[in-house]
Amino acid sequence: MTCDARHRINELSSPYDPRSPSPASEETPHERSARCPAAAGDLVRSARRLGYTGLNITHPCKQTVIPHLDELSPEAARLGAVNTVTFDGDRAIGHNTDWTGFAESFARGLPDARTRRIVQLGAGGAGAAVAHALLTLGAGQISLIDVHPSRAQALSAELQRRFSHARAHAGDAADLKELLREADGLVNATPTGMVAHPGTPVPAELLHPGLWVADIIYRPMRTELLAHAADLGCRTLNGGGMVVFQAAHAFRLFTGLTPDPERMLAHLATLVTT
Ligand SMILES: NC(=O)c1ccc[n+]([C@@H]2O[C@H](COP(=O)([O-])OP(=O)(O)OC[C@H]3O[C@@H](n4cnc5c(N)ncnc54)[C@H](O)[C@@H]3O)[C@@H](O)[C@H]2O)c1
Ligand SMILES: O=C(O)[C@]1(O)C[C@@H](O)[C@@H](O)[C@H](O)C1
Repeated sequence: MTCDARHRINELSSPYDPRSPSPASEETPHERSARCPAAAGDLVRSARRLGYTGLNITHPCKQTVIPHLDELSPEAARLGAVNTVTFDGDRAIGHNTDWTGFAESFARGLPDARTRRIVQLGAGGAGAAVAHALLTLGAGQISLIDVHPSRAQALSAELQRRFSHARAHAGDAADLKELLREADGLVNATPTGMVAHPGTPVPAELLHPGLWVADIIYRPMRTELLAHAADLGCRTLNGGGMVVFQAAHAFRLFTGLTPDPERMLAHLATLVTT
């Protein structure tokens, strides 16, 4: 449920906090993102009342929406994050298709990649889904690094509990060079590299041709990190597959129909051209 979707529902039903100091259209992005988490429950209730079949949820509401739901799929409960809500009569049910979306994209885009040791940057909502997908697909060990070390530690403890102690650990940014030297692959699950947050989370000199490099950012498709990696001859995977497959899986939950991912991938390529 994006803030934009929220605005649309707001226009239709005006269920929103009447004490809000400024109309939604005048909010700064900062005010909007601060208001979104608190508003998640109102939005879910409004959407149900208006007859919506379901919603997609995005940052920063993937966790805060949970207390407003009646039920979670087993995987959404394990991950503690919801990106898709469906309505079944009066019940709002939370699902997570981010992890299945990444798993399908990875299996398809890097089918025979070695996954003995993986370094993952970013232990936020998407990072939790990506690490769960990689370990479910059989990765040996994931080292998690986040600019907020407590997030990497919390996610690693959660993964150790869910999988096994040896398969996840919180790494230190100072050890990145060493970790990458030993790794088969690198995943970027941080916002660094997005159009709005340009740059690369890993200096180019730490990459080496033996690594595969995946980025879950899809705007742009070719992030600075992927460009450096491709220049070195690394195999790369962009975020387009994850965004298409998470959407395809959500569409199946909404409609019971299986969409054509090839058509979706082709359409995405016309929408995101860089
Ligand atoms: N392709 C897809 O379908 C898809 C799905 C979900 C999210 N995303 C993208 O993934 C990115 C992350 O989304 P999120 O919801 O997890 O955000 P989030 O804010 O929940 O988590 C991002 C994490 O990255 C950390 N971080 C930021 N910069 C860092 C750096 N340079 N090095 C190490 N850690 C760093 C932050 O501290 C935070 O913990 C966004 O760009 C989002 O658009 C893509
Ligand atoms: O691009 C993202 O950040 C999204 O979080 C991706 C996916 O989880 C969608 O279901 C969300 O609506 C948006």
